[in-house]
Amino acid sequence: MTAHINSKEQVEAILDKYDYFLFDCDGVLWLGDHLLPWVVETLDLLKQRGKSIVFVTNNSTKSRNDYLKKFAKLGIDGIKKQEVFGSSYASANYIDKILKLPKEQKIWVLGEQGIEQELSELGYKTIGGSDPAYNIQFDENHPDLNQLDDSVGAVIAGLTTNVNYLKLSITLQYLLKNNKSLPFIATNIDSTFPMKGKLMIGAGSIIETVSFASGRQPDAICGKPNQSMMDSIKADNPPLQQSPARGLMIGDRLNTDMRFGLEGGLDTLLVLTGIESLQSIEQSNIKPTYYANKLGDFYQLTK
Ligand SMILES: O=C(O)[C@H](O)[C@H](O)COP(=O)(O)O
Ligand SMILES: [Mg+2]
Repeated sequence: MTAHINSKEQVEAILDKYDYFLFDCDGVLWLGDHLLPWVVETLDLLKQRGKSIVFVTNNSTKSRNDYLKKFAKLGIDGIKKQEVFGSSYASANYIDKILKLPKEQKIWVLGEQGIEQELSELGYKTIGGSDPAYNIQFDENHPDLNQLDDSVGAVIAGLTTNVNYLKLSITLQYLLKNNKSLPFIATNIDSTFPMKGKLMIGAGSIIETVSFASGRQPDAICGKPNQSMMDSIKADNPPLQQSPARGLMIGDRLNTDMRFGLEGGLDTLLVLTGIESLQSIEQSNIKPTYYANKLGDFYQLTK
């Protein structure tokens, strides 16, 4: 049964029980660039109590460095790069360490600068992505459609708010190339993206377009609930590795955040400021340990 966090005693009990607090970002800390109420105060409270804080986001539009800037801009201070895990970072690591793609090979990106920056940090060259040369009206004679770059060795796809028919069509050509043999990496497959008061198209819905057209499913989906980021977090935090029950995963989506926490052996807290509602909890076979109306309740209930 999922317990509703609505008392000071419950918050204090949670603060005693857990040492590691893993936070999803979109729908928990903020909606777009709109910081949710009492988030800064809640994070400060955890730091005052000596808790370890880690951020785990499926949003691949930003790199870890970009997130450090966003945290600072929103008044969330003192966050270190190694405390931020994003699906763009997880995907770049997959290409480098699991796929072992040679660095001479380029990567076609359907996505934004977060993916490009993380791949570039590992020494890869990318094409597509945020290159403004592709933000144009569709033309069936576009050179990239008719002469694919033979040095492209993989396709990566993630969230982009700058999707167009040309980018989708070039992505499709790479996915069909050489009898559909190029590796197809998805950063995450969230169906929707929470903004203030409405749901927007998520990475998964964009990726589904080229998936359906090519008849291919991604060879790897690197974001939550994939445990690769959890494994990295545990490797950086041995006590959490030894006792995952000392960790609490806080998110707004059942099939990514709550599954990610559950499968990592952590307890879970769902907040209702993003994707899910009380009804979706009741209808789901994924049952969080707790739920709260918003993250900021943690701070408000201790006052
Ligand atoms: O569409 C997406 O990619 C996701 O909705 C979004 O990026 C989720 O980010 P998170 O909630 O994991 O921070
Ligand atoms: Mg979220």
